[in-house]
Amino acid sequence: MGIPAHTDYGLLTFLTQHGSNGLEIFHGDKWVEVHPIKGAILVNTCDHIEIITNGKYKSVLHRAKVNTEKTRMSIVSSIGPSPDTFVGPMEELLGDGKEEAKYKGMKYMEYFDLMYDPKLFGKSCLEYVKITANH
Ligand SMILES: O=C(O)CCC(=O)C(=O)O
Ligand SMILES: [Fe+2]
Repeated sequence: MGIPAHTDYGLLTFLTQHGSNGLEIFHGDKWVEVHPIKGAILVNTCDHIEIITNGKYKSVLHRAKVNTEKTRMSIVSSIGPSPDTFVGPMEELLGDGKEEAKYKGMKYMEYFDLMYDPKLFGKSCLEYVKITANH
C-alpha cells in the first residue's frame, strides 16, 4: 500500500518524512526517490501554482511507498488561498493577453468540490480543468 501517484491541490505543500524512504517524484520520464534529509522540509509545487502560472510551473506528480520492515512517518502541510478566491491563470503571466489561458478558472472551493465529483471519471482534477481543443 502507500499513496498512489497524484498531484496535490493548493499552492505549495511542505513535507517531511521520517523512519524510512518512500516518497517518489516523477521527474523527466521516471520515478525518483526522495531521500529524507534530517531537519529538511521538502517543498512541492501544487495544482494551483500550475494553474496561476498557466503551466509554467508544474504540479509535482508524486507517490509514497511503504514496506513491511520499517515504520514510516510523514508530515504534510498544505497552503492555498481562502475558499472564495477565484483562481485562474494570472493576467500578468499571460504575456499581456497574448498567451491563451490553458486552465479553466474557478473559486478555490469549487475545485475542492470538483475533486470528488464523479464526472471526473478517474481523471485528475488538474487534467479536467485543462483547456483542450475538445473540452
Ligand atoms: O507520505 C508522503 O511522503 C506523501 C504524502 C502525500 O503525498 C500527501 O499527503 O499528499
Ligand atoms: Fe501528495
